Amino acid sequence: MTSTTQTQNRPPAPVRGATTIPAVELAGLTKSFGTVRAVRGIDLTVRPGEIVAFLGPNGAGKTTTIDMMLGLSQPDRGTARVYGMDPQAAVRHGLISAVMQTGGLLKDLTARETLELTASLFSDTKPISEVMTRAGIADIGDRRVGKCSGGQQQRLRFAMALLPDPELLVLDEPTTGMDVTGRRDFWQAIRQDAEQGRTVLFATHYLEEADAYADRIVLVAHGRVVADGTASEVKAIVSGRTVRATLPDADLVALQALPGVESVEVRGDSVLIASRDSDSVARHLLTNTGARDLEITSRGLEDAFISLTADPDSEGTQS
Ligand SMILES: Nc1ncnc2c1ncn2[C@@H]1O[C@H](COP(=O)(O)OP(=O)(O)OP(=O)(O)O)[C@@H](O)[C@H]1O
Repeated sequence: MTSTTQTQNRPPAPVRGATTIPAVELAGLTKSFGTVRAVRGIDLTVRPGEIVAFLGPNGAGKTTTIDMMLGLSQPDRGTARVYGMDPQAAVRHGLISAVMQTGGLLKDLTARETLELTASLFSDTKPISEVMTRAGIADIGDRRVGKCSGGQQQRLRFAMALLPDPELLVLDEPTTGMDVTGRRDFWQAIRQDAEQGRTVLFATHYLEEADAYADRIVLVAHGRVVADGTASEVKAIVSGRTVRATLPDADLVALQALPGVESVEVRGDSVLIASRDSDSVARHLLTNTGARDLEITSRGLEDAFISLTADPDSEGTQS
């Protein structure tokens, strides 16, 4: 994608991490496709040097937002700025580059030939050997793209995106379909590269990826930002704990009526009670019921994700 865009008249590069201009500034961004309101007013500021996960379930509006951030589509309302510029200008200046899930590779070329061809479209790029090393593909330069694994192809796309040495790297669900090792190696390469101060924004629906690799999580659902903060801050929005106990024939109505109880779920012989007052729940279970094997756990990112991305008014993405 940006790898096919010619870089001309590049302005003096901002000193990485030292500029005060936001890397990304989205204000009131809105986009519909017919009756589908894909993005419903997203405000987001990303500071230089941040690693931000754009986390949300399928259909949340991540790709639609990223497309507008890259200047690939225009918002119906609102604005998208990248380093203070119109996104298309930022792409032309080589300030932003993207790694998309699919496309952009020719199977019969080798990895190095792919990079040489891409570099020939730019007026000024980083050396090919350097981007290959950074992307962790220095040893597969002579391998044909068609013979590379999915993970290696994504690292090749990453190397292509690094050619213009962008300030901001945007990745749209870059590890979909990769196995565990492929995902780990891919993120290791991204993290190592980001240590130089590059700003990274990646879309994902993998909670563990957001938790492990981002400094900040922007949780989106139904075209809106529903939470924004560090992984612990997002988890803390959903306060309370889950109490689990073995309790066949649990009286669900009585449990639901206990103070602070948010939800009660039965799984086989067990009951799971999400509560802001786990002590009261535990006391009730031990004194008034035959519950045994009690476990009390803090609620994690998954609970936050489920609770914050639930459709609040069943309006879905349709207007
Ligand atoms: N070109 C299009 N035409 C019609 N509807 C679209 C189009 N692009 C996206 N949508 C719809 O807009 C909504 C948001 O889609 P989007 O691809 O932005 O979500 P996403 O968060 O990236 O999802 P995923 O994780 O599945 O990729 C969805 O309901 C989707 O079906």
